Amino acid sequence: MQDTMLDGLAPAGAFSEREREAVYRAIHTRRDVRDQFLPKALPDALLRRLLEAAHAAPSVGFMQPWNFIVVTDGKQKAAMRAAFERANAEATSMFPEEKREIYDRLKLEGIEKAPVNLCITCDPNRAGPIVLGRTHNPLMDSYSTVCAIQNLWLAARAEGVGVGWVSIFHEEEVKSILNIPRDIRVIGYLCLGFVEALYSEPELQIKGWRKRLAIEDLIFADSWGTAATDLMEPEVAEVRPKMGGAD
Ligand SMILES: Cc1cc2c(cc1C)N(C[C@H](O)[C@H](O)[C@H](O)COP(=O)(O)O)c1[nH]c(=O)[nH]c(=O)c1N2
Repeated sequence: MQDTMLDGLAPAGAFSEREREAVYRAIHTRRDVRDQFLPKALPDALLRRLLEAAHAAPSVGFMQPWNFIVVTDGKQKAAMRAAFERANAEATSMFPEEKREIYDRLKLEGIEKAPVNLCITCDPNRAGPIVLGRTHNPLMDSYSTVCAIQNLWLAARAEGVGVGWVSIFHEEEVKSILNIPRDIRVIGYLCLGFVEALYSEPELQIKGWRKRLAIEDLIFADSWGTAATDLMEPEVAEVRPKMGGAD
């Protein structure tokens, strides 16, 4: 153990059954929230925990390219909502006619209802021009920032906080409202607030927009298109986490 500690290694076996259940429960019951936010402030300590979860995410070359703009000011939120409304009016016309009616009925943001909004950005210059792991794919810093968002989203589920991702904006408008420098990219804009209820399935599925795909059609073995038959066996598929628990 002494040597192990000198190496910087710490023991890392599987979690206990209860801990595993909790992790899978957060993953499988996390939802995108548009309308269920309660009008209750998020305590600073809780918000700080969520941001620390985000900051613990993996990042290419450990560049940690993210920043977090916490938006609570009513005027800023109103400006963001107006930016959404403009972009959403354009979005409607992009869908085929038969989908437009249902699109118009969907609620796609909770900007003003959520007590906290959070803009997550990516600074491509954070670690200099040549970044370990980004040398052959410049998008890796954006992917890293998305990992931070997912960490926050799962931690929020465990805290009883709902998160809704809003992406129907012109990036330049977001940058102008939030005073974001030119060379910084906007990766995500989230709405956060306590929730008492969440949909049991994606709201887009419940409202008839699109269904969850069968996982069996998505897993390949060794090369594209070859079904991974070992993973399709009923006894393998039956290993599901328990999702009960206190709320
Ligand atoms: C990158 C990105 C961007 C968006 C989203 C998600 C992600 C990952 N989602 C939420 C999305 O609709 C939702 O995740 C799926 O419908 C699946 O539902 P659950 O997240 O499982 O509830 C989303 N939802 C919405 O109402 N307005 C939006 O602009 C967006 N934008």
